[in-house]
Amino acid sequence: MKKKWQLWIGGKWREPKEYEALYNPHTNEEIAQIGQAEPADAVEAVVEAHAAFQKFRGYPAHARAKILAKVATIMEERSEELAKIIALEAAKSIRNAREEISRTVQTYRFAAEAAKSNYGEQIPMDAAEGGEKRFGFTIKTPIGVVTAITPFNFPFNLVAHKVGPAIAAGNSIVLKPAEQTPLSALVLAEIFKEAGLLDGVLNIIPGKGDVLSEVLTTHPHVKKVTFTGSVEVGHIIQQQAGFRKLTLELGSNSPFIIDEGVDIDQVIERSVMGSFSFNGQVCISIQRIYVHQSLYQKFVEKFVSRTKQLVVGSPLDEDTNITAVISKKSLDRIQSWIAEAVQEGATIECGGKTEGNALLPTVLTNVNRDSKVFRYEIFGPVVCIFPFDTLDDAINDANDSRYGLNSGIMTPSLERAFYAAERLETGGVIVNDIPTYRIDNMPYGGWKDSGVGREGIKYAMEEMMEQKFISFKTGE
Ligand SMILES: NC(=O)c1ccc[n+]([C@@H]2O[C@H](COP(=O)([O-])OP(=O)(O)OC[C@H]3O[C@@H](n4cnc5c(N)ncnc54)[C@H](O)[C@@H]3O)[C@@H](O)[C@H]2O)c1
Ligand SMILES: O=C[C@H](O)CS(=O)(=O)O
Repeated sequence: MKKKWQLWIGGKWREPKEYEALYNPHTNEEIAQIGQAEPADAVEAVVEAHAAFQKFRGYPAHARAKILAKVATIMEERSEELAKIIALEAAKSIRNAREEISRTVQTYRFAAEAAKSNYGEQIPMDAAEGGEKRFGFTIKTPIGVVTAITPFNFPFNLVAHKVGPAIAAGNSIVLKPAEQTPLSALVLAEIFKEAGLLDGVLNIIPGKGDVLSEVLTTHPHVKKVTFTGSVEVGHIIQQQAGFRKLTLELGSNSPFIIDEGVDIDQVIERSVMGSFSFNGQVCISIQRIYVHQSLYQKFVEKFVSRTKQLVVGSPLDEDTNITAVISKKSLDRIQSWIAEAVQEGATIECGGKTEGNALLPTVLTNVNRDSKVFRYEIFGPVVCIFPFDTLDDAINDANDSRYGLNSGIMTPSLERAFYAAERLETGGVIVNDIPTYRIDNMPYGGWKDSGVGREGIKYAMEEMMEQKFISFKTGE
């Protein structure tokens, strides 16, 4: 029998009614038995979080910062073990998994710093007639119970982007991790306990999203819902959460523009990496590359040639680039979208075939703009390349999307870089690098269907606090 993981509620392990087996996506072997929370468990977790918040809200900022800094240190010390958890349950290549842990350590360190930088503002009251002899200022107070629902693809770092700012702000939190990656969340129970976190401030309840989301989005104690995942589920959560504060970090199909005059040899490696890192299962993975007509043929040739060198293999092998996609269901969907695109006119330049549970990195050209691989988020190792004539054409094409998370443009012209940066309809524009670029203290979030709100620790923290204006009358 594999190790059984219970639910972490109120600082204790609780026996669930049921367990489900967790499988390694690469080997199909069972890794562990995961306790499945039911709505009643979610209610208990919210109630415990609410009780803990009454005490935790009084903790000084330096104490919260110390806990978060300790978490970062423990994770750094255990980094190899934690990276292996991601490799096992998400089939992320071990090198990418190590990068994720290293970023997660930084994310908690940013949260520790942010805990000590919660500033309000002084309001110039006498700027208004009737404001004389008054002193006004704002304070920001923790909001209370935050619920977090997270995806499988960055199971440590995207959890850190919710748990870190929630604790930095003085809130308590109930975390429902993705079904595919519960271990990366459950291991946090012992890490936060060792770091000295008050029992009940962090509760971890693996289980099915559709079973738990009603409690997590509508319980009266829940003051803030933060979700990262697909647009489809984001819409459901938005409907349920009503007037509650809400952050939605959703999907995308990131465009990357390669302008005339760019030295192609300088961009191939980054373009391939941005398209196929973690099999394209990255929300800011490059899905559409627009290459200036003058460079198009050469670019496709070199891009395909480099893509064919990517190593498909076990996540635990040091040389592996491409691994199993997260599930058979996902693999089948990606393949069906490719087949449909081909029927609608696309050419497969390479890939399109499977190897075990992996899909060979796939490059498509001549893609019809109505095909799903263009219109929707593929979330797999597939990229479409298009030629363009004018920069306006490329920008218009890039904007022809329901999504708007990150975009990227490579150009030797400063003027054209600014021109594009102002016009691209995305939450982030990455100039002279791929849209897949993210560091953990930058404001991060989407336009259009890619979401609502921003993460990036201090930005997420703002959305996990209430602002209060206070006015003092200081004389007659
Ligand atoms: N913008 C970002 O920062 C960002 C980051 C990572 C991933 N993503 C997006 O996440 C998606 C991939 O992750 P995924 O497959 O885990 O996404 P998903 O939407 O399938 O699942 C995300 C979470 O939602 C839960 N869930 C599923 N159905 C639910 C329901 N009906 N109600 C409430 N919760 C429910 C799941 O259990 C999981 O915890 C992609 O679309 C990707 O772009 C976005
Ligand atoms: O999958 C989307 C993530 O936000 C990508 S990153 O790890 O934050 O770069």
